[in-house]
Amino acid sequence: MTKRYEDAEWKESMRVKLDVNNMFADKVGEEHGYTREDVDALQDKVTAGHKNLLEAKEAGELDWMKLPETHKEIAQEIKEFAEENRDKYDNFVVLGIGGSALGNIAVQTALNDPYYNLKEEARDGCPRLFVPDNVDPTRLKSLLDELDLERTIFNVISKSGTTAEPMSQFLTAREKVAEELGADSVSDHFVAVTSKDSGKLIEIAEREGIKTYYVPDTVGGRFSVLSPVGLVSSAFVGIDIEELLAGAGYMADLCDTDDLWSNPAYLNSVLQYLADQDGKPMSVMMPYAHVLKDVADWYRQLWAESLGKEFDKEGNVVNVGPTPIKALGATDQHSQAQLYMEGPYDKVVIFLEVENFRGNLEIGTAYEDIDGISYLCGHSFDELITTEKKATELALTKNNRLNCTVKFPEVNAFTLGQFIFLFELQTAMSGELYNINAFNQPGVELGKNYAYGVLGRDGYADMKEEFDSRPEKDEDLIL
Ligand SMILES: O=P(O)(O)OC[C@H]1O[C@H](O)[C@H](O)[C@@H](O)[C@@H]1O
Repeated sequence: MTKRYEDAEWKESMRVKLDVNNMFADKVGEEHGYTREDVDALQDKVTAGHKNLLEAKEAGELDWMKLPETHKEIAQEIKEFAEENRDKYDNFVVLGIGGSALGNIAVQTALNDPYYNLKEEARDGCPRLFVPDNVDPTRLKSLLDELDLERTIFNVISKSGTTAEPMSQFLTAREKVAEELGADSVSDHFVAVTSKDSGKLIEIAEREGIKTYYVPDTVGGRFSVLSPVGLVSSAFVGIDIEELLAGAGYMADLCDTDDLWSNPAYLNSVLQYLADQDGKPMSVMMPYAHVLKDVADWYRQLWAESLGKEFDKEGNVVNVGPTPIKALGATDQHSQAQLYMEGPYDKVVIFLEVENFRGNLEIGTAYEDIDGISYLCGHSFDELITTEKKATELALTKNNRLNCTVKFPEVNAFTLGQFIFLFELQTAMSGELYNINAFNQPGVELGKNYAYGVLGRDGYADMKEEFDSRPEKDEDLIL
């Protein structure tokens, strides 16, 4: 059977597009906007960065770039596994954090019914999805108390196989399953996703006989949503993961050029970089579609961990990195817009706009005689939210505030796949422009190591010592 994403015309009609008009001086004024010459001036850097990325890709150092190709077959296998096993479970629980949870949440909320867990019809035989993500005891206990373990499968995801949060969640879920259903049942209630060669999760999965999928070594957590990290849970909840990969592959092809005027990932990278260099380090992603709210959360990790760095590639201290911020239209018009309109000129707003919403709704009709209310009648909610987006866009532009828009013809697996790849590639190019390593996160280690020391992990005694001898807090400063 041919798939819709094999049809060239359909694909073109579903192309996600970037509109950067309002980043330019003719739209937002000379003081804050850029000229085409400003952008051209970075072409050489982009060309060099493109070459670096391609070389690293060829050398197997950036396997996330290859996922749309390398994971076609794996996706098919995962899909079959999900289809064969799905009806054994009412609940699918992801045990992961950071890159091992944010993408799973984003894909689910973007593509499935907003009240999926509550609506049997929307689930169409698929299990409910829970991603507790955090280790807050109140939240986790409440979830575990709710689940019928007999009808639950836990997907423990940790690329490193050592992260405290998913591993502690796993230990607890495993203990409960073993106690309630018997130790022999563990392999029926868990599926693991981890790296083949590192950490302890692989050892545990092998010991327990847990079905395991692998994250390629050079696919970092925040770049892993298109690997089994994101694909397994998505397949279980009925998402077309092959279409998701096809969308990513389509964007990869569109971005297969170093000419920054034809490559949306590189053009946006350059413009965001110019803005940051220019005293606008706040990067606000503002979807005008509630279903894309968690996509903005996924973007926060991608942008923050990739670009917030102390050292450049030569080891010089640079302390760079824009600050990604998540906002939501129209909700945050009533919360953040005042600041974006009149506060410091330190932000770029990246709007996400949707042309066709899944399911639309007419605004109710009544009170035709009451001014100030009756204008709403006869319109629909997609008109309302999109008009509000366009109105906010114009208002910001008039106030000389930099903004751009990523347009989704509709939100589906194909367009979401495109979006994911677009921003991953944009991030990688930004790493080149800042001349930093966008693929590590050394800064998160120190806090983790103190926690390991305090919790008594072998090899971290010195961290405990350092923690215990931390400076006393002044009592008078605690009030
Ligand atoms: O998948 P894991 O290895 O458990 O990692 C989960 C998360 O943990 C970390 O602290 C990293 O900063 C993140 O980049 C990563 O996504």
